[in-house]
Amino acid sequence: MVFPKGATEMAETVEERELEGLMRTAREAAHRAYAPYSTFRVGAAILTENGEVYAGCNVENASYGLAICAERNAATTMVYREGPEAPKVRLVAVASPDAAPCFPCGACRQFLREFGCEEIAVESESGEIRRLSFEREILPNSFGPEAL
Ligand SMILES: O=c1ccn([C@H]2C[C@H](O)[C@@H](CO)O2)c(=O)[nH]1
Ligand SMILES: [Zn+2]
Repeated sequence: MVFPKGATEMAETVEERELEGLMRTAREAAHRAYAPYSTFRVGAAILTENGEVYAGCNVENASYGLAICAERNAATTMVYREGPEAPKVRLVAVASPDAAPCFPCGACRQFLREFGCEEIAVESESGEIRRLSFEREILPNSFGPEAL
């Protein structure tokens, strides 16, 4: 994915109401988390450029390092459902009842970069939704498939 200057501004804006719905899906996903070790529950909801939504929660393991984050879980579900020609990721909403705001970890940022993610939305403690440009605020100067 090439990120020309101002690409985020040029992209069609996801309306507030759609974003609220996506965040609700992320919140619901967080309540399905399997997180007995950290007790830190996270949910993520991906909105694709085609308007499809894929959600995921974090899944931990007795071998602690094998935990998978909600964001990557949602992304692998997207690929499974869509096939190898997975669509571009328009926006990913991330929610946690255990911490706010919950920003995606570095591994998830790179994982979502693969699918051209344009925006991340997180919730503040007061429930206000904050939108972040992926290119400018989440993973600037990133490495991607075009480099290979
Ligand atoms: O954005 C985040 C941050 C953390 N976690 C998970 C990983 C682990 O299961 C738990 C504590 O780090 O939260 C996510 O799923 N997404
Ligand atoms: Zn992560």
